[in-house]
Amino acid sequence: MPTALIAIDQGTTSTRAIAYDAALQPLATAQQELPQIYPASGQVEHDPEDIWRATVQCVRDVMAKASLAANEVAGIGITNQRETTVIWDRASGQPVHNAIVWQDRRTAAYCDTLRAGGHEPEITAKTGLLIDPYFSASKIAWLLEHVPGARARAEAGQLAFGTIDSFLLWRLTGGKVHATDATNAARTGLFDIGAGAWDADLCRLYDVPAVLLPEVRDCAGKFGVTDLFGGAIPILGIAGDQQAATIGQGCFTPGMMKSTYGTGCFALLNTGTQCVASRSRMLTTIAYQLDGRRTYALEGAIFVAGAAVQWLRDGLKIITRASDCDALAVKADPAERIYLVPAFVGLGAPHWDAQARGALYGLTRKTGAAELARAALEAVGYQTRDLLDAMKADWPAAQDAATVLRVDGGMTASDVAMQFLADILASPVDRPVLMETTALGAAYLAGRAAGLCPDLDGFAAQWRRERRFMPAMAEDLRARQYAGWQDAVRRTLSVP
Ligand SMILES: Nc1ncnc2c1ncn2[C@@H]1O[C@H](COP(=O)(O)OP(=O)(O)O)[C@@H](O)[C@H]1O
Ligand SMILES: O=P(O)(O)OC[C@H](O)CO
Repeated sequence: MPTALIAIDQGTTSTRAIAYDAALQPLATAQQELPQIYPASGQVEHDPEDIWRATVQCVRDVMAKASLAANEVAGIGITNQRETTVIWDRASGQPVHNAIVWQDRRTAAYCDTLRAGGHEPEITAKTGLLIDPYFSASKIAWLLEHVPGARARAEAGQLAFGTIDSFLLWRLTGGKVHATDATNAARTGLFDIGAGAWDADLCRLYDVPAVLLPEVRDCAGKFGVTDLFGGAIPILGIAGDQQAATIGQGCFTPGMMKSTYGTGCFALLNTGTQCVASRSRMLTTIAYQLDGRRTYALEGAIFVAGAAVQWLRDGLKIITRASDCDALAVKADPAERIYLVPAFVGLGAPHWDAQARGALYGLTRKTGAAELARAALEAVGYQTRDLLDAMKADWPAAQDAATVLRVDGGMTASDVAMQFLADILASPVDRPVLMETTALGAAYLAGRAAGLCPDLDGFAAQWRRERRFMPAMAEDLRARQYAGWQDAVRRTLSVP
């Protein structure tokens, strides 16, 4: 009986495959960088063929490294950058255009028009999202409008839309399966997350023919079979990357929360079977759908987390490696109170201010590189506090829940950032042993469908902490520092 599992993690900047044994211990990893295409200011594309080639290569590499034959692999789980939009020809499998990446802002004016038309309340009520270029719907509308002949071909049923999971599934199954999972569907802006179905009114609003859309399934189950790796391997799991990380972190109980600190930061709070509507401009989303039952989450997205450290390294050149940031930050003068509001590409939740730009406050003649480094690390703590406060306002149950925050992502290597996070949240912060939580979540979904892995409780019990950061800041200092941050953000907003 096959016992290995393979997770494909197709992210914004790289594609990874990780092989696991049946106990979900990693066996081998393969990774390829993904070229970024910037056709114009505010536009970000990926070549779907780059994504496809890297995916196939990573799976081949990881099988070779772990000495796995196809008949030893019980299943593949796919997890992916969300919202990124591909449209392809059903007959040839060829994309009609590059993928439009989640960060792409080309549909901002179109979104403004929709908002001015008063459509946001209906969209939010059904999808849990806002009107923003971030989500797939306006990107699909743009492709149908701008690719010659695309609308007619779409209406004739010749084209297929998918987020990256769906495109990979189509290719892996040789064009046999056009499907996605509920977590990815929930990020398109066309999916009614309460009803668990594509919404005909929203499709009309964005002028998207229903025939373009994939079938939506549970996150774990038989999606299809690929025979590209030396034998038949079933594809048994799919989830968007932030939802897969929520699963990988074992956040299955309402009130549990994870936050991933990579380039940006995405925090998801499990709200159980309650689809909590946000009054503070957080997103409501599907955390996972298993056995036909949906579990919901509140989500906060911050666009710049580790990217602020990259700016210190590549822009200001005050550090040579991201890992130098801590050593510099601890030299900062505690009396110097510097705030960096890293609105380099606007501000995400809960402000959603696309026009805001970054700012530094509190500079004196004594401000130096160390204070800047500390401010960059502290900025993620302050922004996470903004998200948590908004979520608590949206869902009072969050206040009573065990408010330990589980963290992952490259930036959690910074002990200084994690300690400050615990201090400013006044909550413990837990860093797990297995940091590749996104891939782990996808592998678990596949392993669950294969009958190899335990149920959610059993899997959650396997989660292991590497380190807990306990809050150690005096309450009055915390209050003063956070008030200073809120003041800095107020001054940074494009419309204060
Ligand atoms: N020791 C560190 N201290 C602070 N930031 C770090 C450290 N190591 C990595 N980072 C930051 O983490 C980010 C990379 O994390 P990763 O999870 O790989 O991101 P992504 O998946 O978005 O590419 C980078 O922005 C980098 O600046
Ligand atoms: O690929 P990542 O890790 O940058 O995640 C991207 C998110 O899914 C976008 O919503």
